[in-house]
Amino acid sequence: MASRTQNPGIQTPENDQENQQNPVTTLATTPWRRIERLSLHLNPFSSNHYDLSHQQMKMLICAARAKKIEVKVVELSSFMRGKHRDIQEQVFDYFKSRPELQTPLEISKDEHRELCMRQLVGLVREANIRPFKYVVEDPAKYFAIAEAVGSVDMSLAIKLGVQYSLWGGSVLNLGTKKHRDKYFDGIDNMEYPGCFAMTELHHGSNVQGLQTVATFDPLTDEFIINTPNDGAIKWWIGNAAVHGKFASVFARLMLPTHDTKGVSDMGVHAFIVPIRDLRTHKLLPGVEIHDCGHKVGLNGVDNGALRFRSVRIPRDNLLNRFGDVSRDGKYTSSLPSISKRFGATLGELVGGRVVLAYSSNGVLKIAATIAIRYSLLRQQFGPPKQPEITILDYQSHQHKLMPMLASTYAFHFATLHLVDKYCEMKKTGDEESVGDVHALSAGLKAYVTSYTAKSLNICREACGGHGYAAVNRFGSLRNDHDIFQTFEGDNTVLLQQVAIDLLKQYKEKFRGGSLAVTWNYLKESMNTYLSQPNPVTSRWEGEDHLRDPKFQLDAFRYRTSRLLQSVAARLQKHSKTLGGFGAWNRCLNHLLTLAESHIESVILERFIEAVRSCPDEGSRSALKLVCDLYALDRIWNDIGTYRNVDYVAPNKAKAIHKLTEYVCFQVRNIARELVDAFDLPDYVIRAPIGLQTPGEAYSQYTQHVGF
Ligand SMILES: Cc1cc2nc3c(=O)[nH]c(=O)nc-3n(C[C@H](O)[C@H](O)[C@H](O)COP(=O)(O)OP(=O)(O)OC[C@H]3O[C@@H](n4cnc5c(N)ncnc54)[C@H](O)[C@@H]3O)c2cc1C
Repeated sequence: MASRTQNPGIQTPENDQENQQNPVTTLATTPWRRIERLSLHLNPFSSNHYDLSHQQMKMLICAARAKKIEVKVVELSSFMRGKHRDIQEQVFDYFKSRPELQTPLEISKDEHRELCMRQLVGLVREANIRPFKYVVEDPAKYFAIAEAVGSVDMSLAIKLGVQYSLWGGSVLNLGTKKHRDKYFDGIDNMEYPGCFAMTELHHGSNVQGLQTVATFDPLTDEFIINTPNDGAIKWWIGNAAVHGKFASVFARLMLPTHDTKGVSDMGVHAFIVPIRDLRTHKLLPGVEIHDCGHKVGLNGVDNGALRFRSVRIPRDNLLNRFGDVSRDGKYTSSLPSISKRFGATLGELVGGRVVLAYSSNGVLKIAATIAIRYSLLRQQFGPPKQPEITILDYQSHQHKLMPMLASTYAFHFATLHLVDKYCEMKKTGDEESVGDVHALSAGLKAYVTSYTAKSLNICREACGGHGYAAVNRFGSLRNDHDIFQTFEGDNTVLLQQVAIDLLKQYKEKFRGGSLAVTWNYLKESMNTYLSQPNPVTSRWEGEDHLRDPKFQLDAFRYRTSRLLQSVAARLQKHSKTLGGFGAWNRCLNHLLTLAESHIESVILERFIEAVRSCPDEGSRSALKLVCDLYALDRIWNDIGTYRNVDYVAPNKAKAIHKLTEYVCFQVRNIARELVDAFDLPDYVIRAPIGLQTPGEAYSQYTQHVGF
């Protein structure tokens, strides 16, 4: 309790004279003896815990002193800036200039929905930021807008995604010229707010199980849309409850036949169905819509449930890029089978995953910034008769937040890479890159959104009681982001797609086929990594070796290769008795670990490449340190796997642990600069405890409650 009264409140290590004595922050100027003494208290790299020789210990700490990285925030942040930071600034500036469009902390569901609509219409019509144009011309710019509006209100980002990625994207990508000509302008300028109606009450992930039907009526040249039973009610459909005028409805296309069955099922297709009158906004005949109600988060989005009763639409409303019906009821398609058409249809929707992976990391940047800035400001306890220390100087706190900061950096480069690959794929349409982007977007969406969801809880907890105040944002970030793990493909289901892809590559390898670009390493790894671990290198424990990108990447790839090889063998064994489906289920956890391991490798590879290409020396050193933390932390988390196969000998495992904690400690020393380099202005961060000017944090917070 005493510490509470001693706490100077708004003082920070930077501006508090007393705290200039803080042992950790003054490492560079403190005499060696003192460092040694204090390091036992605070430094994870304490010789009490680890049996490094005194000389080694001294060298490392001296190195840390000598290498105290001077991070120039401007240089680092200009390297980090995506190509389209300018448009993000336009978004930020627009909302800064329109404070009445800021979402208040307390707002009813209905008001939130209306505000969200006003935000979107304002952005498009007043700020003249036209997301749909960029969906077509420069998807990377569209993704940048989506990330930026997410920091204003995540409901707005999702409403924007429903309008432009889902409803607009289905018209563009599944339709043909006639659809683009007719709907483009209305979608672009928000005169045609629309929905993407795929999910049904009984089927979400299993899209092939959808039951809504669209039966062709040759007499009137129309399709008749029907919900055959309650299980087929379209559920969770964004923009449906209040604002939508149209929906792209996924339904089984039924063609009349002359046999006893009467109809032939051509598989799932998408159809444009008007749902509300363009002028009066009244529901159209045969369309019944109910509100899905209050949600855990994202209450600015009006999700609804739709039932169709013999709703007639012109034949032209079939989005006919992959399959068409002629006036006389004949079906034509350039693709030979229902499953190929289904694959092509869903393949066109990967943009939604790209945007979620990218925006999820945007959320993580905001949360990590708030938590780290606050942890640098907050002081609790300290050595006897000495000033209190900042909570980020506790080893446990570093352990919670520094690997997370490293992951945020790692995801930044990986998701930018995904955006580039997506844009390239859109340009070339090349088959290899389509497969590549499909697996990469599934894997990164699943991995990044799951990681962010867990981290949001950690950030809240790391800020103690003040993290629980709604004004400090963790509650809304956590609630709004949580569903990122589920929509646009449930994460567990998506990781299985990555595993399927890897197994396909593995099979091809043994048939001598070629491997896709991103997964190229498996080609080598099959030969290099699956031989017995080298008993000499498995004992190497020097810092240079452990920080060598080659060692780190090899370790990641080795793990993936082993998981791949072993799960392939297990699948083969079990399928003899359990069949394909049963064998898959028997090995499911193994398969998910494989997919995650693979994605971690891809992320590391991108991070190493980013370090290599960073032109500014100080920024490069900082990034290298952060990259080392990402790599070593992941290796340490899975050390059991490496030990089990003697890839890492006991002495090396110990050295990895020590170095991980030490690097964590070093990253702590540049944590402020690292979060500042995300370049998120205070009016974007908004949480009083996470503001850039630490002196203002407590005062803004006290003002907020009325002092
Ligand atoms: C807020 C919100 C907005 C949405 N917006 C839209 C929209 O605009 N349009 C639209 O069409 N849909 C929308 N959806 C629906 C969303 O896309 C689905 O919820 C999602 O695809 C998951 O499907 P599901 O809910 O049926 O989950 P399920 O598939 O039933 O999954 C339930 C659980 O089972 C597990 N599971 C399922 N299959 C497997 C498997 N093969 N192996 C292992 N585990 C499995 C999952 O991991 C999950 O934990 C929205 C949903 C929400 C909540």
